[in-house]
Formats: sequence, C-alpha cells, structure tokens
Amino acid sequence: MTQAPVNVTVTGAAGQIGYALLFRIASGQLLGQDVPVKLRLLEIPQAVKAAEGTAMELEDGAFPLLAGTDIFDDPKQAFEGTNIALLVGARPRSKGMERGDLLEANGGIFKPQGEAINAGAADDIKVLVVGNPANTNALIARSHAPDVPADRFTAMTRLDHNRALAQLSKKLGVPVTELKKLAIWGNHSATQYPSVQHAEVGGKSVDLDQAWLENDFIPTVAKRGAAIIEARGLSSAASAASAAIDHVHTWVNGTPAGDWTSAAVVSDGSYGVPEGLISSFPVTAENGQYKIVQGLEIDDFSRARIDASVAELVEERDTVQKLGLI
Ligand SMILES: NC(=O)c1ccc[n+]([C@@H]2O[C@H](COP(=O)([O-])OP(=O)(O)OC[C@H]3O[C@@H](n4cnc5c(N)ncnc54)[C@H](O)[C@@H]3O)[C@@H](O)[C@H]2O)c1
Ligand SMILES: O=C(O)C[C@H](O)C(=O)O
Repeated sequence: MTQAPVNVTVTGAAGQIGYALLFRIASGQLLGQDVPVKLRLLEIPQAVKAAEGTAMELEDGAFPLLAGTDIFDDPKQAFEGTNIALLVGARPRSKGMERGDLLEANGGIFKPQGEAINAGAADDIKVLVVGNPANTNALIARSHAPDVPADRFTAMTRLDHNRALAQLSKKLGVPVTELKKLAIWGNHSATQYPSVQHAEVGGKSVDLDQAWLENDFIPTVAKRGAAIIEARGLSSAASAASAAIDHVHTWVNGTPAGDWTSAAVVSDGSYGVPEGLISSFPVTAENGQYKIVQGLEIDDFSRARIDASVAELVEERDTVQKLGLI
C-alpha cells in the first residue's frame, strides 16, 4: 500500500445498513482494489458498544485494504479530515409521529452533521445521504455547510434505479447489462417517477405497454421499500448498502459511455425542478462529478409525474424552512 488511505465516515454504523455496508467498503468494493481505506464510524452514545463489536469483526476480517477503524459519538470528530461521508443513521418514524415531527427529529441529526462537515471535512469531501427522508435530510445538511460546493451533497436513489433495472429485466427477459438509460426522477418516496421514456434494450428503444408501466412497473418500483418492510419486518438493508456502494463507486469512477444512472443531486433548475432542491435526475459521472443529463425531451406523462414528486420535495423544503432547519 503506497497510497494514503481514503477516510470514509459512516454514520449509523451499528445499524442494519451499516452492518451490510462496512465489510464491502473494507473489501475494496467502494473505491477499488488498489485504494486503502480508513473507516470512521459515527454512532449515538447508546450504540457505540455495538459499533465496537462491528469494528472487532472488521479487524477479524483481516482486510488488506483496511488501514484502521475509529469510532466516535461526536460528529465534529467523525467528519474531521473525511473524504467520503455516508450519512446512514437517521431517526425512523415511530408510532403517532407526523411527517413534520420526522423532519424535525432528523433536523436534529443532519444540521450538526452538516456543520461538522463544513468545519472539518477534507476539501474533496463527497457526501451521500441514505437516511430517510434522504432528499430533505441532504438539503438540511447541505444548508449548514456553506463552504462546501453544492455538488458534493447527494441523496440516494440508486436503490430505486437498481429496482427499476431489475423489474424491467424480469419483464423483458434480458440481463440488466442489456438495459440502458432508465431514470428515477424526484423524491426517494412513493411519489418518485421511475422513467423508461428514454430506455434502451440492446441499444434500441423499447416500446412498453402503458398499462403495464402505470399499473405495475411504476408502483412496484416506487413502493418496493414498503413491500420489503412488509415481507422482512425491517427495511431493506443489504440492497440499500449495495446501492450506496454503487452510488459512490460510480461517482468516483464514472458512468460508462452511452449510459447514465440516477442520483438525487442539487438542482440547478434543470427540467423545471426548483434550484437548490435535492431531487433525483438521470446523471452521468465524470472526473469525480455527477452532472444532470441535459436536453432530454420530456413527454406529457413524464412531466406530470416529475411535477408531482417535485411538489412533494417543495412541501418538505417548506416544512423544514418553517421549522428553522434550513
Ligand atoms: N435512500 C434509500 O434508498 C434507503 C434505503 C433503505 C433504508 N434507508 C434509510 O436508511 C436509514 C438507516 O436504515 P437502517 O436499516 O440501517 O436503520 P437502523 O435503525 O438499523 O440503524 C440506524 C442507526 O443509526 C444510528 N443513529 C441514529 N441517530 C444517529 C446520529 N445522530 N448519529 C449517528 N448514528 C445515528 C442508530 O443508533 C442506528 O444504529 C433509515 O432512515 C432508512 O429509512 C434509505
Ligand atoms: O426505510 C424505508 O422507508 C424504505 C427504504 O427507503 C427503501 O426504499 O427500502
């Protein structure tokens, strides 16, 4: 190992996504087989002991690329000098909690984390927010990190993108590698719009039955998170960790020529999405930067679906604004 280790901070490290994510990072799947990593785990004080157990298991993995694991319960320390921040820990919705309560509780987590990133992260910091409501949590964190360029804050819709790929692959009986140019637009919620308007199969455009799209494909992808909770009794974890690995790996290494992926990034006003909202778009990655794919024609059906999901993001933004969180 000649290269200095890349510092990767993972919040919510003792949770179920953390457990599925950390070993894949340590094995080199996040950044590559030639990149050593140093893990910095952030947990709440009550969960530090469990994080220590995970750190013991990481040690027992004898991963050649793992240069060390440190555990913190203070965001300022956890984000000091960090290059990649995976914000997974969040406050889940509990019984009787309204949406506003959830946003407020998460504000208490993502505001100090944004401030800590602003104060101490490395200049090349890249942030992925996984903890729900991911788009608006990312908005909160970003608004408390004014010195960090806006394009470093992203939220995860790669899981939705992967779910869309899997559903279309099953429907058409082709491997996922044959599918290109699917896109998730809007919020990581049931209002999201998984679009096949520009999709290609084996290099050709696809003609899919509109009824199947509206009654099957879109609701299956958009409500998959709820279906996993119903089946497992817990929310998706391994697939979410896998998507987080994909999101960062693509961000750092780029998208293949002739294809794109989906990520929630800070809007520059493209496609009528209000500037500053963190919304999912089709994106390419090049030279360590995600860029919104420009110039796509948007048909009326897609327009209405995108607008509906973006309206929900606007509502969430207005709520956190009223609460003084941004
Ligand atoms: N964007 C997506 O596609 C997607 C997919 C699946 C799950 N999620 C979300 O990811 C989040 C984590 O899921 P999980 O299954 O790992 O949950 P979990 O409850 O198993 O773990 C969450 C962990 O976060 C920790 N935590 C809470 N507050 C914290 C803070 N202030 N700092 C550091 N750690 C803190 C908790 O102690 C816990 O260990 C949830 O919000 C879930 O809804 C998002
Ligand atoms: O935790 C959830 O509500 C669901 C999760 O965001 C998912 O998409 O699986």
